[in-house]
Amino acid sequence: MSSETFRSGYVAFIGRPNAGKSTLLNRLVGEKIAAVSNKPQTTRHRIQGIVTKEEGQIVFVDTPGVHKPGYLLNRRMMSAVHDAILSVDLLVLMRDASVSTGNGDKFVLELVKNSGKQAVLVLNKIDKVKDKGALLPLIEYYSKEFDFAEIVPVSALRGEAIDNLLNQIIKHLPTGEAIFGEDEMTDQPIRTIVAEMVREKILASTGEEIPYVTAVVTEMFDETDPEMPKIYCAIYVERPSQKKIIIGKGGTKLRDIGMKARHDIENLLGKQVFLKLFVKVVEDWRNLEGRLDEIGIKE
Ligand SMILES: Nc1nc2c(ncn2[C@@H]2O[C@H](COP(=O)(O)OP(=O)(O)OP(=O)(O)O)[C@@H](O)[C@H]2O)c(=O)[nH]1
Repeated sequence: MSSETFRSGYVAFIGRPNAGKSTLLNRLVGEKIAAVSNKPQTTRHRIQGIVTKEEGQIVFVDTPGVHKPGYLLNRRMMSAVHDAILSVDLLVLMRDASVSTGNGDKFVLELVKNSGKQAVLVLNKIDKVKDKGALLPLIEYYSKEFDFAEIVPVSALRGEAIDNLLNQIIKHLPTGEAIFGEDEMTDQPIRTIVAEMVREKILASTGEEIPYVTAVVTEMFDETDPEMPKIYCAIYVERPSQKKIIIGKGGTKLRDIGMKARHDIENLLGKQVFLKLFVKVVEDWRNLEGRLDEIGIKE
């Protein structure tokens, strides 16, 4: 494809928690870089995934779930959503098509309407919708509310219609040269990606009470031995009782989390790593500015 027709730009996902943004990003980029879990509010970093095709390059900015501000942490997450919206060329509104429209969906729709940006509507989880005819009223509703550039039903989980979605997105980006090199998939520091992977394993193996009180920081990434980097991650919790939950009986849970995270990290880096996890109790870390800065959650 000639350079005059190559398109490139920034694209942000917005949607309610649990819509499947991280799952779709992982699908599109083809590597596990965003934390995925079945518990809402797992995405705390604006992780970028980069897809380069013959027709163009898309730089994805993943945003945290849109929700009502509460803790300082949540307020920062909301401002991250607004920043992401202002800095992109195209929005992708992700909607879980298997559930009925609620106030949260209307709130997200308002964000799109007020953004002044063009947007693609993605109706996700169509594998859960037995009667595909049931999608029609949803499509009608959204079309009436906003002039979406495209409406694309997908199943992020099964990887259905993903390539079509990439093409539909590229079509609406400005013409221009690639923003990143072809081999790059993310501009997030490797430390952040590693921490996200550890966090994902914690969420997958602990109960409801843990996700919101946990943060992971990569404290050291030692490449003295380039064949086998040594990685030290701190897991923040708020109370000793939460530390006990994460460590598990005889340390079994933490070992399991470490083994699974190490597996993913080794896959990503293509080499063996030494991974050490520590659990630290820091009371009320979610409201401490210094801790939020250290963890990388920016204003
Ligand atoms: N059945 C089905 N489940 C899906 C699909 N896409 C995502 N899920 C599930 O929905 C849950 C939430 O997915 P995530 O990708 O973590 O959602 P998110 O929108 O990034 O959530 P936040 O990080 O909270 O904003 C997970 O359990 C996924 O496996 C899909 O196409 N079909």
